[in-house]
Amino acid sequence: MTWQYAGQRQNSAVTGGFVGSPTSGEPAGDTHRGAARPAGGPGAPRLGGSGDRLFEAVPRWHARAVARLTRAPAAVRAEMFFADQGRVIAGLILLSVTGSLAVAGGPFIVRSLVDDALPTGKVRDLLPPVLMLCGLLIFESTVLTARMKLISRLGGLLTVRIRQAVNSHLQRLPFSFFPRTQQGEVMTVLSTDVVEAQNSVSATTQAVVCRAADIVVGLVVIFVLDWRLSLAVLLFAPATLLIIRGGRRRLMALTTRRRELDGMLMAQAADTASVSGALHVRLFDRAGYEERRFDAAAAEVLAASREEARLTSRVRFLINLGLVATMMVVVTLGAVLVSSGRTSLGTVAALGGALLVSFGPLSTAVTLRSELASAGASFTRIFALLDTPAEHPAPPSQPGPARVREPSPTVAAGPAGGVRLALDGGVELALDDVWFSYDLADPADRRGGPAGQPGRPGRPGAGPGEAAPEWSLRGVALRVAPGTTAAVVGASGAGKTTITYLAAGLYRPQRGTVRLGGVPLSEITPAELHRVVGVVPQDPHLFHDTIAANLRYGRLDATDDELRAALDAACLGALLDRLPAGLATRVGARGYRLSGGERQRLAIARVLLQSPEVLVLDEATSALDSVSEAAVRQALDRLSAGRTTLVIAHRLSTVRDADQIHVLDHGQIVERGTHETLLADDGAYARLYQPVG
Ligand SMILES: Nc1ncnc2c1ncn2[C@@H]1O[C@H](COP(=O)(O)OP(=O)(O)OP(=O)(O)O)[C@@H](O)[C@H]1O
Repeated sequence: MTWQYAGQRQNSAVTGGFVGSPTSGEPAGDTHRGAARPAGGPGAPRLGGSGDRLFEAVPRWHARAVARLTRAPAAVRAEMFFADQGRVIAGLILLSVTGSLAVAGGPFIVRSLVDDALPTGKVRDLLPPVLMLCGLLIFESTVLTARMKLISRLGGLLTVRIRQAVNSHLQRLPFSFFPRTQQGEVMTVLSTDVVEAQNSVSATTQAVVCRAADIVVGLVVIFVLDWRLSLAVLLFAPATLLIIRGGRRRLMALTTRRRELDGMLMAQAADTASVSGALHVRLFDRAGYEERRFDAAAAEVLAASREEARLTSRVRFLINLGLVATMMVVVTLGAVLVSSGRTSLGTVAALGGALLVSFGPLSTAVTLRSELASAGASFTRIFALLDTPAEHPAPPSQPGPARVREPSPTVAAGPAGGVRLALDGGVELALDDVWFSYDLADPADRRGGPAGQPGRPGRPGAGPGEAAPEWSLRGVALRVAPGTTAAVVGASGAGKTTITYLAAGLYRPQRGTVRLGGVPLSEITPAELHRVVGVVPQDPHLFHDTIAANLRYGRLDATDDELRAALDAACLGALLDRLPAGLATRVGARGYRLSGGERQRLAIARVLLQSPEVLVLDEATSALDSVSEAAVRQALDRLSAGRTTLVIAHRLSTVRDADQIHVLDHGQIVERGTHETLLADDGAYARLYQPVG
């Protein structure tokens, strides 16, 4: 039932991504055809048979119309969200045109009422036109109700589908996307942009169809009623269109600006409303500062929306003025024609009615245009996010010189074509001459410099005219033999956490290889990686859910007894007994209802449940008091027995027993050995150890 976007492979070459590299908005080749298709999505009816070909074509035409009206070429790709809604869209267009045609009957009924029924004064004569008018009104409101029903059905469906596609893509984006993206920006795409985009597809375009049908039908009716009077109308029509055109461009710019400011305001609010944001606002007593910052941004939004409202009302006023002038001319000319017997009073009255009904809503046309323009910007942002290259599952096999691997008895083909690691005999973790730069890990930057061009390994050092990248790891080579423990120590900023990111496959090195059991991580699927590698990060995250749900992140099918056993092993058994709801206790946003040590132990319990062959522990016990640290260490020791373990630690006391200790300095390993040999060498390790020893 999930809508997934499958266009990024084609698009990655065309567009740069979401943040700092807005997409060109151009449809990338056949992307919209290769993109998501309803997989039994909400409300997806079955299409089949030759008669349905028309309904299959309707969404395509509709998407093209939306792209043209919104002036966002990317909007044409929105077809993938409503490709199965041909009947609904055709119904909407039919209802729009039917509504306009029904209105056309009104002026003729009015003419017959004024010219034929009223002069007799007999109820018998009055009744038919009055009943017809009533019938027409009822029919019109029925058509309108049906239209609204279809619009809200289609709108609801589109909102869900676009959100599903965005969310599904977010889950597949590389981790590097998140540190450089403001959370609020993503939220704006999921909220405002999605609503605007769906509205343009479901409602606004229909409104434009309605207006166009109203005008065409209105002009025909006026011409049929009296061609001389219709000439007077046509005389004023171009002036009205000029006013609409004149106001449109300026209004579109204003609307886009106001929406941008609004998005920034929301992003700011999201930042301070996050748990850690709110905590720091209070810790630094910056409530007043945040209020002022918000007020200043809100004032900008207000100024922009006032200017927008001013221009809208000015344009509407001018359009209404044009309409009033047209009416005055029609009435005056009509009076002359009536007095000279060349037309009837009923014709003039009918003409006035036709003008009001068909051209009256013209004043909203200018607002429709600016709504469509901002929907265009929303489409561009949605597709920029969807075009941000996602992490592909490991390719089954890539022939070529880049893939150098000795035949290994420890691997087999995995279920999805990726490599499946054999676990018996243990798994070795190895970093071979690994160079890594965060600057080059950003796909937006990657396009600029050859060092990070996709498919080509980067090289340390910059070419002529390129800014030298900041290398966080420089030629790191380390090997953690199966079943042994290696520790990495070093000063703050040396690159220790970066090693854990690479070992967990969150980032790829620009040069060199990270291997598990001799297999490069690039050939291992995320599922296989999760099966084999467990990570306790520096700042473990807990989801706003129950303790049980947070634990089952480690293993979805774990039983309650297994959860309790894991909690016991991580010294959280006592906490569990204390909590009235036990495993069902909600831990609060980011786990803020637990102490730092409890959060840490819960994260350890989660990895205990995962029971991976390779463990990566980044300061895993740093937040624990000495009593629980000893207990957790015991649990971890039991867990790491026979498993490959990489420990990142500042507390040198925690790495004494490691089989091998690597000392990292400015991204380079400068020493390695056991605790004793390193101390005896009296080098960097001894200097690190001294202050705490
Ligand atoms: N997302 C990022 N973007 C750019 N640079 C980063 C990013 N994360 C870390 N760095 C930089 O990479 C270098 C290594 O950082 P890392 O977090 O690996 O150090 P560390 O040894 O774990 O430090 P600490 O012990 O203080 O946590 C630092 O210079 C840091 O500023």
